[in-house]
Amino acid sequence: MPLGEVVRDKSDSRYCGVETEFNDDMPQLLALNINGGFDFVVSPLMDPSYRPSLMVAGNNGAGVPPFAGSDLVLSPSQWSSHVVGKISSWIDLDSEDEILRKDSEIALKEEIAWACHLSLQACLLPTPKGASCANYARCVNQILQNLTNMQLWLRIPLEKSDNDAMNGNSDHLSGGQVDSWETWNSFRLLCEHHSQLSIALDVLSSLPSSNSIGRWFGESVRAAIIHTSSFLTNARGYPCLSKRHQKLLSVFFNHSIQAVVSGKPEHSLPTGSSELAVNHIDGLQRHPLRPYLDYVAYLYQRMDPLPEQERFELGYRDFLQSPLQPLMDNLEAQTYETFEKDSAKYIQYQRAVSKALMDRVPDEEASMITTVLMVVGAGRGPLVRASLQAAEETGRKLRVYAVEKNPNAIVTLHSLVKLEGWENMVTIVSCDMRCWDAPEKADILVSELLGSFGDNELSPECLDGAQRFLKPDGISIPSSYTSFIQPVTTSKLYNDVKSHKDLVHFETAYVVKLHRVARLAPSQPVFTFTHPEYSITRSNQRYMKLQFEMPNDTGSALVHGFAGYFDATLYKDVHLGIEPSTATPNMFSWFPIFFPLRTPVQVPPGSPLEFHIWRCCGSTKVWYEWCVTSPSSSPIHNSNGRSYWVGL
Ligand SMILES: C[S@@+](CC[C@H](N)C(=O)[O-])C[C@H]1O[C@@H](n2cnc3c(N)ncnc32)[C@H](O)[C@@H]1O
Repeated sequence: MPLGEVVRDKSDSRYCGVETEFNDDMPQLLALNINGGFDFVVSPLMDPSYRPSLMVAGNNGAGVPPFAGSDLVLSPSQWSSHVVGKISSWIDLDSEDEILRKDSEIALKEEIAWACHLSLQACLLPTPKGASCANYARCVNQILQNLTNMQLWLRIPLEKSDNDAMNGNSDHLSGGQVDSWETWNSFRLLCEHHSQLSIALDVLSSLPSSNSIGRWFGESVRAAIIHTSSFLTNARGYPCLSKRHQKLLSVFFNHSIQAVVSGKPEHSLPTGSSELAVNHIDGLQRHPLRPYLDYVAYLYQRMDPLPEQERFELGYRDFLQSPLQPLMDNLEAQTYETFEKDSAKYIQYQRAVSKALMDRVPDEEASMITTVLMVVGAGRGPLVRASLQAAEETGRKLRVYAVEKNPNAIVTLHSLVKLEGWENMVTIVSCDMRCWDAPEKADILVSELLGSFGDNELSPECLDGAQRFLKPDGISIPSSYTSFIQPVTTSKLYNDVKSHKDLVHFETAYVVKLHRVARLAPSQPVFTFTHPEYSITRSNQRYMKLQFEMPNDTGSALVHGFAGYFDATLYKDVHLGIEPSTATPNMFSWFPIFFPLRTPVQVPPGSPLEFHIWRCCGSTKVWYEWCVTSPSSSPIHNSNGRSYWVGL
């Protein structure tokens, strides 16, 4: 029974599982737990007393491993929808004891093979027992090579000792201190980031610092196993979670992570409570963990419904897209339509134009002076409309030129002007702004040629061409824009890029609605462009070296790449942007940009991350090159724009 019908995504986090002991009567085990309200069980498939070596000795090699019933005891859909296989927890593939090690290897392979035979969606792998997990990872890696659909969830306790956080030094980990992320990282590196290897986090009663927990949001966490011992008791005697646990669970839900309740009931409900009364009336045995499930469901249901914009963007979450090339290509009607729905963007432009008009023309001259405003890159006309509305709002007279190089958009512009009766005010110019011979000079030049990284759709080059027809004291809207960048953990995007199995995709920047990411340090400004720009040494080439410091209590983290944003000053205090700390509310025209790294870089605590990025300009294209030089050096990505460039 799903946790609730909150208006959210139809994600896996609606389902809640329960961890069980081994039971050789699988149908009974399933019935008890499903009737008890859980959606699936995480159950051992094999009798825990089984050891392959004993079996061989005892049965002359002819024995059958003691699985929980035959595959026929449940229907195929019951197996696949309601059972996650729990691999025997005695398994220790890095044990000093050779017999145990060999037994472990045989049992692991048998259990996974059986789980595959049953078409289970996932198996829970036991937590690595010691600091070294090379042989465990080797065996899992072998299995992963031939695994078709099943996910392997490596069980990792969510723990990191605080002293280490204070010291900010990974060397202290050797002194008996723990950071379970290190275990996970070592395991997944050994398995080469395999996309079917993911994590089930054991949520314990005490939680590490928020920064340290934040790392997991960029990792492939599939399940959160919440122990009954992590629950507190509320005033009425019922289980509840601390505020920090509650917050954590809502982030898990938001990341499609499934909850699994584990452990023995630790709360004896008050006698006479309605729960017990219900049990009595039904004559049914209520599931002993039901109060825990009810509490998890309560947390799920109490989450706010997703705002309309986020619901619209659901399908784009962590989905890599190639950035637009509006200069080299002609945008399609659909793309213009999406832009035009973004009223937040046009409201900001209208405010900026209004302010510029009022600064340009004093009130007393408003009826005498006609301001010349040119929209360069007018598309299908929304900035023309916003400018005319600004003129009306401020009582200023306006003559507008709408310059657009896309002949298809020009068709729509003509019909718009006719439809709105703007013929006396608006002149349409079908031309590339870089070579238009304007009949007069403009007071105000309005453009929106911005990409997710500000300058990546070649606004600087286009506006350099257009400023010829701006009066010397004329205003450009935007007057400037700055790109921003920050390091991120995002194993999903890294694996998606990697799946192309080529260099080109690792040297391409993508537009992507970031969701399952850990933002490891605050973003920093990268390149700024100002318009108009009359300096004789003007160049649109740029280079920036940045140092990022992760908070000390984060622990180590893996950087899969860099998330980029922009912020534009349209005019004076009117800005527009997507940099997370200052983003324009409710604006959806731009998703962030993502610059991947060919090999993810591990950053130890206290160690700065040094990043370099270049904006390079050639006669026919503009491109970025980027690299990391500390704590270790990456190759320089996209040398000479060999993989990714923007056409001039
Ligand atoms: C991002 S769109 C914005 C369109 C419109 N202003 C809006 O807000 O919906 C940029 C527009 O600029 C046009 N454009 C890009 N470079 C141009 C150039 N050099 N000369 C004229 N138009 C250009 C593109 O064809 C496209 O229509």
